[in-house]
Amino acid sequence: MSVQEVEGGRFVRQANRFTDRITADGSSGYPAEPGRYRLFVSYACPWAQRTLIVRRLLGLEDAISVAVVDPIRDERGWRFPDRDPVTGAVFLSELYLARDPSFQGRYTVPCVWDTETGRLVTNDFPNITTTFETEFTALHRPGAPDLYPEALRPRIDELNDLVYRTVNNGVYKAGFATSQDAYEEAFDALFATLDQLEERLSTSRYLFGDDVTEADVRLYPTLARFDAVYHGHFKCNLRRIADYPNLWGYARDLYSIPAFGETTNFDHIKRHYYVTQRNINPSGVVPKGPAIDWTAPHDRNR
Ligand SMILES: N[C@@H](CCC(=O)N[C@@H](CS)C(=O)NCC(=O)O)C(=O)O
Repeated sequence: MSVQEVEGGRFVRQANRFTDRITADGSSGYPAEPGRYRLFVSYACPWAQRTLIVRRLLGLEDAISVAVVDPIRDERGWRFPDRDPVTGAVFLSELYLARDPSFQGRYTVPCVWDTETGRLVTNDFPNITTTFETEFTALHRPGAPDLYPEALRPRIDELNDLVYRTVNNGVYKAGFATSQDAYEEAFDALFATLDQLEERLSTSRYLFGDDVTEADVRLYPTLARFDAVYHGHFKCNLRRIADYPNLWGYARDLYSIPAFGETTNFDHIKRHYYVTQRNINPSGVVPKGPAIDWTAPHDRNR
């Protein structure tokens, strides 16, 4: 986290720098072809987990390869536990600087690399999942869900916007605030939205009825990290997710789906936030708890 990202005590996320698009018809210069693209992720990163969930739900594992970075990051940015066998990179920065030697921003995950041209295509995280959903349809597994149904898109986009501002990014705004006002503003907005979602999930299994959509994919990674990290480390401690009957049941319901559960790595999540973010946790000590049972039965399929 660089200092420039806190303005007047408020956390401001950097704009995504590379925004080329992969398209089904190849009109963008990046056709959606099997085996061509490599997705770079951290299991710790909520924005990256979205892309892993969607890749798995849609059965794109063979079409799009994945490289996972080490959860601990220093001032050189993300690095691979071993040299990435496809690109030969040791640090993620090498991919960014290959694309633009003058790049001065943060080297972020998730990002997508084109093995054909040897170029970084995009680090524009909101568009990576929707690209998998809408441009890779020819490569989806038979019977893959429609995570972004055309008729629901305006409503999904509207909810995603609120969830992004107040929940997904809201926890960061609370955690990285360096003024009391900025922290409390983010805190209040976060819990107001969680209360609203708790109510919504009292009558609906998922955010848009009985089928998982892009809205659930975006909310889940924040819920998965909440009690283990955001509640303490980011001071989002009015309530835990485990204190909300519907949100907690919903989170466990999603966790029981392999695309969600098997992409949730609590070890990487905890070590990344507590060890890497020394501005908030100078000792780097990682808490042992909390004891929460993600596999406890839920009654969401009632
Ligand atoms: N691309 C977005 C979101 C992705 C993002 O923030 N990823 C984090 C991990 S959760 C990251 O890679 N940070 C690298 C760094 O701060 O050096 C951004 O630039 O803010």
